Amino acid sequence: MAVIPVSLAGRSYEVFVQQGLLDDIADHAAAFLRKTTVAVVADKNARLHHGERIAASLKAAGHEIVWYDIASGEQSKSWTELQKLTDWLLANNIERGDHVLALGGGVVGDLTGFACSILKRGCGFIQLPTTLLSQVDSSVGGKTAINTAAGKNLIGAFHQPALVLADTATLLTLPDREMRAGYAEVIKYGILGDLGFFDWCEQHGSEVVAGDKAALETAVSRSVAAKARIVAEDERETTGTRALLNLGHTFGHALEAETGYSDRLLHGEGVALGMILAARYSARLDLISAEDAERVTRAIEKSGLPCEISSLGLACDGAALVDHMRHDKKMDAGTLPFILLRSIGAAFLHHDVSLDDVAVFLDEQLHGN
Ligand SMILES: NC(=O)c1ccc[n+]([C@@H]2O[C@H](COP(=O)([O-])OP(=O)(O)OC[C@H]3O[C@@H](n4cnc5c(N)ncnc54)[C@H](O)[C@@H]3O)[C@@H](O)[C@H]2O)c1
Ligand SMILES: O=C(O)C(=O)C[C@@H](O)[C@H](O)[C@H](O)COP(=O)(O)O
Ligand SMILES: [Zn+2]
Repeated sequence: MAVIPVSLAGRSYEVFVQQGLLDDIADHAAAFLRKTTVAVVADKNARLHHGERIAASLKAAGHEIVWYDIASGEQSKSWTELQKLTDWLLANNIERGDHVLALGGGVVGDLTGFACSILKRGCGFIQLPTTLLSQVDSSVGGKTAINTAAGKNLIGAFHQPALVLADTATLLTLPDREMRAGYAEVIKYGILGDLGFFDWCEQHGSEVVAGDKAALETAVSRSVAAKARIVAEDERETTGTRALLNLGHTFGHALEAETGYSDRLLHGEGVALGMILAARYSARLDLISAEDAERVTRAIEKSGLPCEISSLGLACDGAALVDHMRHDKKMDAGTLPFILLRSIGAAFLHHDVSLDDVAVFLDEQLHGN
């Protein structure tokens, strides 16, 4: 089993990565489950496939479970769902010292984490990520949020989990499209900061997406280790280091907003397209070669992710996408820093990008030039 520490002084915790972890959840989480009753907030599909394993382990250890089901999809990261969930947690007498279990992907993790950050000004929670994306990214680092009409993750808090149990066996039931979407956040770590890992992804990405056990465990462990290093250095995204994890997201979140946070474009698909746009825009500014931008595109395309925004059939122009970007949390006194590439494996924050030029670039991309 890989055990990866996230070192944050009084808020430090560990991420366990192994196939079958949920079968022994009562043992792994014992230190945090101080009451007989355990509250589990669960994505409906994750519960359907993996709820029984959790129930069996907790019941054998003398616990009773109260379940709260969350509907699948991005729409659940909303004020309405947040209010319903916090009301339910209050009705179940969750106290500050309790730990709520969040079973599911990034949607359940982000919503539950945010609810726990404000419940009685903060109670504990444990992440039980069941998608590739949530195992490699969203369950680690303490970003929690809901979406609003103005944009993605605009209301939220930093609230670290007490423990993360990434059972890679849960990924065996994940639909192929969701595996591919999660893979976008895996290859992201290579593109932004680790050429060796990018090379590994070029070689083994197809195995990861196909669910190969060894490839998956390597991909999850190396991704979590990369994220843990960055989060330990810049927990609240104040120095610029953590902002690098946003590679592809300025473009990606704008595409998600334009497609209405719907099934038309999953978060990971938006990130994949966004990373390709960031690489191509870096080449447009002569920061990297056109060949390197093409190499990033081919590596992403190889895993079956979308690569061209012209194929999304968007009715908008580049200026409309830039308008979504004006709500980005990285906006600072009217300017928006962009995460661009100096080379594959070396991302940086560019503070002098013209949004008008980005709009022209996006118009070209939307028309397939
Ligand atoms: N907090 C962070 O640092 C962070 C990082 C990356 C992404 N995110 C957020 O995460 C969200 C996306 O997360 P996601 O990609 O996990 O999507 P998701 O939570 O919507 O889950 C994807 C789909 O998989 C299903 N599912 C979950 N586990 C399953 C399983 N084991 N078997 C079968 N089906 C299963 C769900 O029902 C859903 O339909 C976005 O809202 C994004 O903004 C947050
Ligand atoms: O953990 C981070 O920091 C990230 O940026 C990870 C991203 O993959 C994730 O999608 C995050 O929620 C985006 O952050 P946001 O601050 O742009 O909402
Ligand atoms: Zn993301």
